[in-house]
Amino acid sequence: MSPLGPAGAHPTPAEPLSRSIFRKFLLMLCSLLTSLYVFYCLAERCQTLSGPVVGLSGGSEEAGAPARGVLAGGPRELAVWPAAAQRKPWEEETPGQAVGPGGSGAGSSVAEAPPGTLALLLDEGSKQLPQAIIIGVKKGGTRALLEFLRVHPDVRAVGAEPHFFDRSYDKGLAWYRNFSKDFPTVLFANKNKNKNKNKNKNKNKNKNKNKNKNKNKNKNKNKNKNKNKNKNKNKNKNEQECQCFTFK
Ligand SMILES: Nc1ncnc2c1ncn2[C@@H]1O[C@H](COP(=O)(O)OS(=O)(=O)O)[C@@H](OP(=O)(O)O)[C@H]1O
Repeated sequence: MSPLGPAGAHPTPAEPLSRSIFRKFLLMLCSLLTSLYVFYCLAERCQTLSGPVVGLSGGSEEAGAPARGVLAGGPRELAVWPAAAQRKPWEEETPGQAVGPGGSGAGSSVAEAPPGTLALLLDEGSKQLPQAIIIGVKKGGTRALLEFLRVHPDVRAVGAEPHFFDRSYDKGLAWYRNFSKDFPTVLFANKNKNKNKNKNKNKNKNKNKNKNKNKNKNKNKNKNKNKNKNKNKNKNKNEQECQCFTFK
């Protein structure tokens, strides 16, 4: 029997082939549209998400309302901090620098960038001053505290010691900010220098003790010396070391 024409009941062999191609095309089109929609939704979601440094732009929040400073995945205690706490006392001391609402000075793109942008994720906020400073006496465990804090992915710390507060304070905040451009986070002050001082003082103390035991002369002089040393001891105890860090 000869095959029927295109209007007949039996399709020609070419028809199933074109149908399967058409179905495949439809399937590909549907999957393409679906993936496009998913990408679109993800992009929109990323735009609406708060960046990790969003809190820096918290100057526009109403008084009393928590800033939008949210540490991604951070503990609740660290997750939100008041907007007032982000205003740094020294901001008004630098009139030449255009200080952003979050305390980042000139050159800091964090304050200029809207929240959720890539600028926040690309470490462009590294020029800012530290957001937090750990202050503690010598051997008070400040290093341990710092090390624990820097484990958090949103905390950055510097290992170097710029000695800003004790040696370079006169150079001003511009110098301090430039240093933190490369090492945004942990800034130490006074540590090693005072360690050596204390060691030397302890040596001298031991020498004097031995002298006092062997010699009964000049008791009054030694007493006065010891008094002065005790004063120095107390001074050293009161000296505080300072470690600064900031949030990404
Ligand atoms: N959680 C806790 N409990 C008890 N002791 C602790 C703790 N964390 C740190 N440490 C001890 O603190 C000493 C170091 O303190 P600092 O980092 O401030 O020392 S330093 O001034 O910076 O050198 C250091 O003491 P020494 O080992 O005697 O030097 C640490 O052992």
